[in-house]
Amino acid sequence: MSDDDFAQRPTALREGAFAGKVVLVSGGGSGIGRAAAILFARLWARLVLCGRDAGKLESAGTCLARLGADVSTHAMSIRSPEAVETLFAEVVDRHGGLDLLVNNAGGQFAQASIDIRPKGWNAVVDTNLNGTFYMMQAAARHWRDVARPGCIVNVVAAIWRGMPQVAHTCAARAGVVFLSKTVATEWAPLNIRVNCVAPGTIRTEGFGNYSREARASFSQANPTLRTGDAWDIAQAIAYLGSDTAGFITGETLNVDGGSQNWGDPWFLGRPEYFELNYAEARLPENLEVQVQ
Ligand SMILES: CCCCCCCCC/C=C/C(=O)SCCNC(=O)CCNC(=O)[C@H](O)C(C)(C)COP(=O)(O)OP(=O)(O)OC[C@H]1O[C@@H](n2cnc3c(N)ncnc32)[C@H](O)[C@@H]1OP(=O)(O)O
Ligand SMILES: NC(=O)C1=CN([C@@H]2O[C@H](COP(=O)(O)OP(=O)(O)OC[C@H]3O[C@@H](n4cnc5c(N)ncnc54)[C@H](OP(=O)(O)O)[C@@H]3O)[C@@H](O)[C@H]2O)C=CC1
Repeated sequence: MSDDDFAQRPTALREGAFAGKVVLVSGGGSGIGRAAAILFARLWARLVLCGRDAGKLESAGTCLARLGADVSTHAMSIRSPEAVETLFAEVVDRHGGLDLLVNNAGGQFAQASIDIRPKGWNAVVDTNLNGTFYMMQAAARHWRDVARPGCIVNVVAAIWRGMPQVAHTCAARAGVVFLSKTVATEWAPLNIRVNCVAPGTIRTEGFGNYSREARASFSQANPTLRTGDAWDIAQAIAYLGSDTAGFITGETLNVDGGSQNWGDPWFLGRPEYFELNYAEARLPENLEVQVQ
């Protein structure tokens, strides 16, 4: 899918649904974050994008400006609490405040958990769990201090059956889901809603980090036998972030083609141990049945 596709794809959300609102999308320079930013621009939001790569952000910013959005871009890493603090100061300065935070930035590398080194484990947990928390806390403090309602949508993953070969990200995302449930209650008196969207396998630039074999397993990792696309996730983010979802908090919305129920994704390819061969399988004596 391209920017032009996302600029035209039908959406269930009402035009103007985010008029006058400021929406911050982390990782908004590519993939799901970029598609979400395009959708928010179409719904008349003002946009703030952050990510590490200034070039990606600039390209996304140009696209959003073409759609008529007021947009600012901020190159930073969510892993730095100081950089997060600076980002929020810049947002308040530039846009006067914030209404919705979309924590989409994240990623991982595929490796057997038995081989993951401390530095790699820490890099993934620092990005996906700690960085997400720094952003959530900074947003909540902002809303508390200015006595305005707020809303957070965290992009996690469909982790419900575990995620072999990316244990670090599975652990981090599980942390975010339960962090979200916790602060949804703690921050309710501040009029802040907190929800998650859990994507299954979604075709994005991020797929380029995985082998052909892994990508083939992603496309058959749910009962629909296909991958989703960034627009599927963008719409779920916008729904949970909109006033329409005002009675939803502490929830996780799976957008996964049913992968929580069935599917067999492998980030490094399927180990031989899991190759099933029903034709040659030997059944215990008492399970042998005569088929007429
Ligand atoms: C059931 C249904 C399911 C449904 C759910 C299924 C999900 C389906 C598919 C999911 C797809 C996506 O998420 S798509 C989105 C994916 N996008 C990405 O993942 C982007 C790439 N990832 C990142 O940039 C990540 O943020 C991250 C890996 C943490 C990079 O952080 P850093 O920049 O700090 O990393 P580096 O400095 O490069 O590396 C830090 C250390 O990490 C380790 N490390 C890094 N890359 C490594 C690698 N390829 N192999 C081994 N180790 C590595 C090393 O120890 C490094 O230290 P040294 O040894 O000293 O170098
Ligand atoms: N595609 C899929 O199948 C799935 C994706 N997800 C998750 O959805 C989110 C979006 O992924 P997707 O769009 O597919 O892939 P992308 O790789 O395109 O998006 C990840 C984004 O996160 C940003 N990012 C990564 N680390 C940092 C950091 N430390 N500070 C700030 N920004 C950072 C990247 O920007 P930059 O490089 O500029 O820093 C990039 O824009 C990720 O959290 C991903 O793990 C979850 C389940 C499935």
